[in-house]
Amino acid sequence: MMPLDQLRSQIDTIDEQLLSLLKQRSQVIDTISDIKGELGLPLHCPERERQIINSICSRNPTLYHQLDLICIFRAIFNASLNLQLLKNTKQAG
Ligand SMILES: O=C(O)C(=O)C[C@]1(C(=O)O)C=C[C@@H](O)C=C1
Repeated sequence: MMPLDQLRSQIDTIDEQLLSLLKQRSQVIDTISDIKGELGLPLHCPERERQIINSICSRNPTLYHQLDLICIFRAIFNASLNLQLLKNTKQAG
């Protein structure tokens, strides 16, 4: 195999792991959504998002630029918020 093919195969394996972790994260978000619905808590929690971003940025073990890492996590938060909004809208309707 060409070195590029080998590296892409490595990326495919890592992407599978990322997908599995995102699956786990989305399942936890789903449960958080139920709890927030029961307790009437706001779905959006900017303070919690800030805590996570601060914790990640203070370490940034990746080679990615800090701003790009923030964008990745912001996209995850948005997806999580959408998931919670969809679920709560369905339950309310
Ligand atoms: O911790 C929460 O309250 C969540 O809803 C989870 C989460 C996240 O994806 O980490 C999602 C949306 C909130 O704005 C903050 C954090």
